[in-house]
Amino acid sequence: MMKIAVGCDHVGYELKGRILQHLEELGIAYHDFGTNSTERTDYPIFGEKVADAVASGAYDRGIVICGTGVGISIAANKVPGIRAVVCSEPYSALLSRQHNNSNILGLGARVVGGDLALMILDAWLKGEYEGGRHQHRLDLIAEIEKKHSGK
Ligand SMILES: O=C(CO)[C@H](O)[C@H](O)[C@H](O)COP(=O)(O)O
Repeated sequence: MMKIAVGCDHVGYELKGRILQHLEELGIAYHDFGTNSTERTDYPIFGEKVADAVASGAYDRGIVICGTGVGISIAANKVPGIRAVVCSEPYSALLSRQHNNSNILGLGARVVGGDLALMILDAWLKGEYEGGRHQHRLDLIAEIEKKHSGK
């Protein structure tokens, strides 16, 4: 049973509500790591919370939302083992799973509307990592991460 960690900043708060409702309708377990209002806050805080939850193995995947999805995904990607992607259409979301084994989906609440966000999420949830030729590339990424860790 998949478990998803979800987090957002103040700009992503309303879209997070749509996402959580959709996960409930799909019967997918999740934990909301905040923020829990539209009061201005800082996206790195929530990007790291979700990334830590996924990197620890406590959660299978994560969803992070800010205004563009960019900053909160950058923050999440600073946690070793995280492959966070920002997607504004379903095709990249699907391929990010199939080829990149993405484990966190970033969404931009100022970029995509609620219905499109759910289409992107559905494509991402459906996508399964293909392994094969892609694994060598992911191993190279892991080597880069290791080489630069602690800097
Ligand atoms: O894109 C962002 C960071 O990558 C997000 O839009 C943040 O939500 C944004 O920076 C917040 O901006 P605000 O003017 O402080 O609301």
